[in-house]
Amino acid sequence: MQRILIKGCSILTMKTGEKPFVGDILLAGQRIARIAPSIDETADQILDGKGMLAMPGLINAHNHASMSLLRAFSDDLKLMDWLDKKMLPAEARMTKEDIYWGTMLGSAEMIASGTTAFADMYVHMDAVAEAILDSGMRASLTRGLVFLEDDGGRRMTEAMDLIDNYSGAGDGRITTMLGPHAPYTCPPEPLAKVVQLARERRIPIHIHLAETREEIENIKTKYNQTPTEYLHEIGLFQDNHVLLAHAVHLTSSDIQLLHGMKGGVSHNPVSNLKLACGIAPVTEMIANGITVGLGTDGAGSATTLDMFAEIKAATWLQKLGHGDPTVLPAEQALRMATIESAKLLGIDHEVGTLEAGKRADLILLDLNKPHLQPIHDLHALAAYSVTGADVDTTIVNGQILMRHRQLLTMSWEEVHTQSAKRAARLVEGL
Ligand SMILES: N[C@@H](CCSC[C@H]1O[C@@H](n2cnc3c(=O)[nH]cnc32)[C@H](O)[C@@H]1O)C(=O)O
Ligand SMILES: [Zn+2]
Repeated sequence: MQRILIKGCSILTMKTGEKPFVGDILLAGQRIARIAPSIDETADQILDGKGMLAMPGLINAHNHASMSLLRAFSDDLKLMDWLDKKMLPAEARMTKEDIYWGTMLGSAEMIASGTTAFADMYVHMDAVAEAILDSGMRASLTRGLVFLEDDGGRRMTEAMDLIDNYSGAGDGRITTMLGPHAPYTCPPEPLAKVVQLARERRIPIHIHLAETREEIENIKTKYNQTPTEYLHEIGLFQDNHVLLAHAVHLTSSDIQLLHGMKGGVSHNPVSNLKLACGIAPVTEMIANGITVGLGTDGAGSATTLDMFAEIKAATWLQKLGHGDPTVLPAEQALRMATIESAKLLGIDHEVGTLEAGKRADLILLDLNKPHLQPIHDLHALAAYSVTGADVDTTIVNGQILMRHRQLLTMSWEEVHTQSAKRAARLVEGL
């Protein structure tokens, strides 16, 4: 079993109430073996942690990784125009190979900015899964289901094939969910069927909810309900583990409906800011016992998959929205990007904090930089000063995916060439 010893780093375990300290971390195989002020044991590889901050790898709870191919292609549009006029036509051209290289591009960015796991909803998910097996990342994968043009039969078959073929693959790095896309693309009958199937087979669900005012109006016109009421009436929150993306526009009675739900909400503040969706009621949801993690959404809208940008945006938006800088402090924002997101993916028993027995998913941040000195409060520094570019080393399941900013599981040159070529073809004439 490969043993890696990280010596003399500052450590944020993200365990509740645990103060930062300086120490050593021993990894054995896929897991964390020990964390202590000093560990004198032999190892196959010793990483010098001096001047570094170790923390759990960040977990991106809502992404469409292959949309990295559509980064900075179509911006400054309304969500529905962006989706209908730009994204869907470009996506219609995507082949399996495009999706593979798009996911590799997204993975390269995530690994390089400290993300070790993500939840993804897209198409050709077998290609996404193959990219994850190759990149070494951890992911919860979902075939997006829309039921507008047809009965969605082909999509359902693909969704179940993904679940049957890839759940647990890559030494448990891949998990799966069922992904009805959103209330406005899933009418009651097929949605109820998906919910029923998910309940019977105990499969978690990943769905977009209440992202824009247009969605609220649209669902009100169709069903005379809020999107949350619509999902509640179908029984989504009774027994299923549900990952809700966005949840920007919730009434206080919507929040009551979500109280006690299994799973929770991926808050995606950069995407919400950029598309002018609104400020999600994060503080209110947390006060009502709802788990809130953090995600980016696809790079097609967010334009970046840097979770450190989401941490900043999440806390700043709550402070601004409440006119109160004490709201959503640094440590809580970091928890949202780690252990709270892990809960949403249903993997908090394995990752999300640094502790012996958990999977070895962690990052080393290089603090030897002007914008990261001096060191007073490591939580504040990590939340407010660090950017993704400060990540020096990224480890998933005990495997080093990036060391001194060199990607080790892929050839960046190849990812660069493939993604540039394919992206150009996807957007030609659009
Ligand atoms: N369009 C696919 C199924 C959906 S996959 C996930 C979809 O989510 C879309 N998407 C990405 N970001 C957002 C968002 O913020 N809100 C709603 N949809 C999004 C994305 O363009 C992609 O089409 C099909 O016809 O089979
Ligand atoms: Zn999305």
